[in-house]
Formats: sequence, structure tokens, C-alpha cells
Amino acid sequence: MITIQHVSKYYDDHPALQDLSWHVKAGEWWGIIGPNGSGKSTLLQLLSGVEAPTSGRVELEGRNIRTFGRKELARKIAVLQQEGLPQTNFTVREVLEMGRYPFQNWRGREQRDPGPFLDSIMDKLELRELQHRPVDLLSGGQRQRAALGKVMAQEPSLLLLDEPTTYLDIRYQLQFMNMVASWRKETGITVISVLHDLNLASQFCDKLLLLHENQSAGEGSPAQMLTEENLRDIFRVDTSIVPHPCNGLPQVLLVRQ
Ligand SMILES: Nc1ncnc2c1ncn2[C@@H]1O[C@H](COP(=O)(O)OP(=O)(O)OP(=O)(O)O)[C@@H](O)[C@H]1O
Repeated sequence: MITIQHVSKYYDDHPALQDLSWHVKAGEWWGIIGPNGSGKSTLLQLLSGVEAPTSGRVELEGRNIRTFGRKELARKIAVLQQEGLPQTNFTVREVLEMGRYPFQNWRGREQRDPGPFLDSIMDKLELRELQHRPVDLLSGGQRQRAALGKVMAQEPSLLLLDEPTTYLDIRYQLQFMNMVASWRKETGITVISVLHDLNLASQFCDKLLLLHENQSAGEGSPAQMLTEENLRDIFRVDTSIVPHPCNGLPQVLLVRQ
């Protein structure tokens, strides 16, 4: 689905990402983890085609991502940012309708009425009762669900998430991740998410790409990447890694100094 070959991104002389090669297969859920400033958001911007690499190549389905037109790319890739949606008076339903932009003609119309499809998304995300409420009046958790609804309406094959749970409490963090997981199960969508919460990354991602000082420090399963040694060398923290009692996945316990 995505192939990155020797990609570097520099801002003036400053490296944001250096010589990264990486392959993502269709249907996988990857987590991008690493300390502040290690290049995670830069990588997402290169993957979404928003930024061009200084050198190297980013390919989507075998084609240089920079050669896709805007609407064409929007039918393949959706991006959900940390804040989800900007401040807006548009209602939840109107925001979901905006997600249909890649399928609309110049008059803003689609061949088939998207109404029933949008209703089904709102049902899945528990948004139906909120559909006429302006986004500005939603709570953080509801707002992030509306943002997810918009990208679901877009029907992409690749979802890019940039720290989507940062402003959510633990209930809504889990709810959000579970909703992405169900969507993925249903449609087979590929997911790449930047996550600071290593425990969530471990529970939801098949594989992790670890960035350190703007380079890859390795990739593999959560068990391979979330080791006490990696966390000490790269994040500079002492941890105990323990298997989750419910599913055996590695969980990171911080050790107070
Ligand atoms: N538009 C830009 N102009 C100049 N430097 C930039 C720009 N974007 C990112 N950088 C620099 O590139 C490096 C990587 O930044 P990036 O935001 O990708 O890291 P990150 O891992 O996402 O960090 P964080 O976890 O803090 O969000 C940083 O040193 C940052 O200052």
C-alpha cells in the first residue's frame, strides 16, 4: 500500500527525517512512536502528500504520491489530527457531508444520495442524536467522534491518525480506538497512527515503527519494540514492561526515580 524509499526531509539545514525506508501492507495497523521532535508528524505529512520529501520517494499503491490529484488522493487517504475538527458552527451532519467532498461533482452533488450512508455512520459512532448540533457545542469526546465520522464518510483505504486521543479522557480514548478498530475490521482499511501512549499503541497496533533522532530505530511487533532497553536508550526513562493480564500484550509501567 505504502512504500517509502530512502526518504529525507530537511527544513533549511535542519533534518526532520533522515533516510527512512519503510513498507506498509494493505490492512495493517501501524503505530509510529518516538520522543518529541523525532519526526513522527513529519512522516505523516509526507504520507498524506501535504509535504514533499527533500530526497527519496513516497509511493502509494506503486505510484509516487506527489502525482495524485487532490480529489483523487482524498478518495484514498484521510487524515485525522489531534484536535480533530477546527472551531466551527457547522452541525455534525454537515461536517460528515463535507467528508463526501471527493465524491461530489462541481455542484457539490453526488450521483447517489449519501444520506443513508451518513446515517449508518452516525449510528455506529453514537452521533445520531447530536446530528443537528453545531460542532462548537460538543464535548471533546463527541467532537472527536464527529471528526472520525467525517473521515469514515470519506471512505478512504488509508487512515492517518496524528495523536488522535491526546485531549480525551481514558474512557473516550478507549472508545475512540475501539471505534477505529471496528471500522478497520469491517472495511479492511489500513491505519497508521502517531501515538504517544505506548500502552494504547501496544493494544491496538499490529506493528510499531520507532523513530529516534529523526531516523528509524527499528520496527516490529509491540513485544519486539516495547522493551525496557529501547525505552531507556530512546525515551531515557526507566520502565518495567509487564504482560497485560487480559491479553498478554506488553504494557509499560513507569518507574519513579
Ligand atoms: N515546518 C517546519 N519548519 C521547521 N522545522 C520543522 C518543521 N516541522 C518540523 N520541524 C522540525 O523537525 C523535527 C521533527 O518534528 P516533528 O514535528 O516531525 O516531530 P514529532 O516526533 O512529531 O514531535 P512531537 O512528538 O513533539 O509532536 C523537529 O526538530 C521540528 O522542530
